[in-house]
Amino acid sequence: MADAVRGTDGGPGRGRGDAEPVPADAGIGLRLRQITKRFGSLVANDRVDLDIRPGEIHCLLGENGAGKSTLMNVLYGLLQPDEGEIAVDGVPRIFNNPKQAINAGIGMVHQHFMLVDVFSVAENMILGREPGSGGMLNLGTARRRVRELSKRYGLQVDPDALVEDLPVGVQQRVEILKALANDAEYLIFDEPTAVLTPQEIDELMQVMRTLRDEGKAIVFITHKLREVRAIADRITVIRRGAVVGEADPGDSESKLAEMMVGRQVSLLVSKLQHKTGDVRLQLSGVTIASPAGAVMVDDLDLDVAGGEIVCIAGVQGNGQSELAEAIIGTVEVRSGDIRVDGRSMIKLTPKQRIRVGLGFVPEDRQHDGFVGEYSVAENLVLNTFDEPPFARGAALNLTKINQNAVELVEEFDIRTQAIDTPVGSLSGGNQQKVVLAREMSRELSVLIASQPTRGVDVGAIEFLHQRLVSARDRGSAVLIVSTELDEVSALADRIAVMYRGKIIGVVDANTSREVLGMMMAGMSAEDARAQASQLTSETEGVVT
Ligand SMILES: Nc1ncnc2c1ncn2[C@@H]1O[C@H](COP(=O)(O)OP(=O)(O)OP(=O)(O)O)[C@@H](O)[C@H]1O
Repeated sequence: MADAVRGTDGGPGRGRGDAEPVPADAGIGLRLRQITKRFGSLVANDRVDLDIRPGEIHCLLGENGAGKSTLMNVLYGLLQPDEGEIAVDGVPRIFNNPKQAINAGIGMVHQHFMLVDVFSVAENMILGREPGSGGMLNLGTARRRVRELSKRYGLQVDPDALVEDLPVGVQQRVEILKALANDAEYLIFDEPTAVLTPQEIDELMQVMRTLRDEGKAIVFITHKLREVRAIADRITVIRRGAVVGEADPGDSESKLAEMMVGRQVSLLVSKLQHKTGDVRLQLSGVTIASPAGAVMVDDLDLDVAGGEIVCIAGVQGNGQSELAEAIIGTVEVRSGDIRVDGRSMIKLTPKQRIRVGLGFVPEDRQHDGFVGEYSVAENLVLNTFDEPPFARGAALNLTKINQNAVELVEEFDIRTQAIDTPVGSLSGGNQQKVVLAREMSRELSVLIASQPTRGVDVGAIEFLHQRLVSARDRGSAVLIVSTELDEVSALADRIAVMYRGKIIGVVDANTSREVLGMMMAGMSAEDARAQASQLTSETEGVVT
């Protein structure tokens, strides 16, 4: 490890900002010194030093719970540090609230957007602005500003659209526009790509590069090492609240992974061929309509056998989220049937389906995965607290509930102060681990997992993928919905590609990314393979 992570005053990084030694306090941008933030006895940030320079994309890398979001929340004035100092262009600043940070030129695009859903894009631009802050207090000016910034940065948004009607990727654009409209020179992106499609990720990367080239400073938090390598000028690694050094953007993914978690991580899942059993999940003619009547899932058939993992790949918004929710029963099916071990689920409540042996990891953990005010121990038995061994007659068996929590916290490496800590105060990735631990610790007939490793660090992904494979090996039918093609290829025995509410083809796990990509755009497996091999032979032709 010693040579993997250079000390903070170690050798030069590859970043543009590293070309010249930085003169003390002159144009250095943001300077954080000895920032310490405690929550009770937990030290979330431990004497952190960090410099963010104009014209750089600076990645913060660290495992779940390392303290990245806390540090950025301190910088943005959402949290106040217990110790330490922030200076902007050499001027010491204290941010008691985000407004003060915004006035100092700092903008933040959050993991969970801070927009008002029932207002339009332009109205959201005006919110929180005070008279005299750039004259954007009327709707006409706000509309014009949205159009102007949209055009300049290639962030297409309709100023009059209601935020609640916009897809997640567009809502994120609104957050970026809002920061830019506030003249932000320092932009913090906290896991912006976790909720985006691959195409939206490419677009966002381009926007970040443009902003960087204009001289703005970007802080970028992501767990996806491919993205870090593609875009970082500098990388700071944080572990257990403290900066452990800088990494080089030229380093391999496995080296970056090791720096992050402090041990070697296997980025491949070890998965042996496995004999499949009887069909355990059977979807026949499933049709689902949106509240407005649009068909989201269209007469869909799919079987998943015990002992197999089927991954649904597809661009978000093609009906896969609705399908997963319909299986657990939180979305109504218009027609068709869903059977688990031969038994129809259609008339059962979600709770009854869980009793039958369905496990469910929802896509939106904040809304559907846990109750933030409840403790870790309570959330780990959220669906089973009234059954043995956690209930004894009408009474709860607290000893069993606590014992269950202690075991799962250890096994799933959930970083929490205690088992009675509210889940809402855990880091994003650790919240996800709570949901996964709860669902994966039961013996299941069928496990449905939507975006199971969203927001989870590479070390935890290694463990969770292995757990998913062992659920398969114990005979569960596993259905995974994922937009991460690496995850799909690593886990799937079969891949079902979904497009406009239908399964456009079912292919085997070693199907190339290229063919999968074409299928995700609506092409049949046959056509996609033909086109891919034509492209390959054309390329070969060029080479020879
Ligand atoms: N409001 C809070 N109250 C108590 N503890 C908190 C609070 N916010 C964060 N923490 C704790 O501080 C630590 C750092 O959390 P933080 O969210 O900064 O991690 P992170 O590096 O962003 O992780 P992730 O990659 O999972 O998002 C965690 O142990 C978390 O539980």
